Amino acid sequence: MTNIILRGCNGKMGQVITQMVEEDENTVIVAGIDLSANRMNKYPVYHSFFQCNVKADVIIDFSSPKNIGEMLEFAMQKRIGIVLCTTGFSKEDLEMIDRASTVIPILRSANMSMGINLILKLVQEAAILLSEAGFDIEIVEKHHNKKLDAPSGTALALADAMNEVLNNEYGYKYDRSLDRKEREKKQIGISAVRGGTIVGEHEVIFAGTDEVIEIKHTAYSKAIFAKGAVQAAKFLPGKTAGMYQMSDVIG
Ligand SMILES: NC(=O)c1ccc[n+]([C@@H]2O[C@H](COP(=O)([O-])OP(=O)(O)OC[C@H]3O[C@@H](n4cnc5c(N)ncnc54)[C@H](O)[C@@H]3O)[C@@H](O)[C@H]2O)c1
Ligand SMILES: O=C(O)C1=N[C@H](C(=O)O)CCC1
Repeated sequence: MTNIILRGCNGKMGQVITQMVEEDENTVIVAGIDLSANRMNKYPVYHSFFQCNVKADVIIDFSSPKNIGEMLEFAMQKRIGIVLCTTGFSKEDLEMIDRASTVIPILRSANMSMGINLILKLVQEAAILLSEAGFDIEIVEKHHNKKLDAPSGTALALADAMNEVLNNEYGYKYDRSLDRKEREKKQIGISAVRGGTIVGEHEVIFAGTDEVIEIKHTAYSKAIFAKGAVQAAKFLPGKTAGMYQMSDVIG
């Protein structure tokens, strides 16, 4: 049995995870952490980790970057791993997360779906071949109107994955409205659309002369993210300290 503390338990993803874990006989949520108290849960919910002294095997986090230090401290003290699904971290937050990963196992993934984790590899192969052939790379992501961060963590992860195989020579361009010049060659454009209840769409566009190749992922429900997070929560306990990725879980 995997005992989980769920941070962000009263949010949209927190509630999908809560239901999924209830239907899974090998996992249980032993406590929730949330700044808001807008839900009735079957497990105890604390405002912060400072109030929580519940024994667990792993933390799943779908909340916000706020007070990230508090969760890292708790996990290091208890020597338990974190499945970090929150997006929108600052450079300083990411450095703090890296430092904590020298003490505990941390699996950070901006997108827990199997599809996106497959696409991360496909776009790397495409980027190598198509950049050599002179294609420009653009990413368009679309999400619901409640999303706080932009561009999405997934769009940045897709850009980082491609940049990694392009010797990190590409810069990211989020806004062209003030430019009066041609597009730079070694650039990945990233555009964010927000509206309605769109669960999540990511499209990587390779635009060449007279031809365009598009690799697209559409999420039709939040369950695809929850499923990956629960799988990761089962995978992490007992692992040595370090940073892990979804590819370590799903191969
Ligand atoms: N990795 C993935 O696959 C994936 C998928 C979906 C969403 N996300 C990310 O997960 C996060 C949450 O998404 P959501 O749609 O559930 O948002 P949401 O706003 O519906 O829920 C967030 C919940 O976290 C709580 N919260 C915020 N800051 C907190 C803190 N410091 N301590 C405790 N509780 C806190 C809020 O009160 C809220 O209940 C976002 O960063 C989003 O981008 C990641
Ligand atoms: O709904 C969200 O918020 C999502 N956030 C992740 C991101 O920022 O990439 C993954 C998709 C859903």
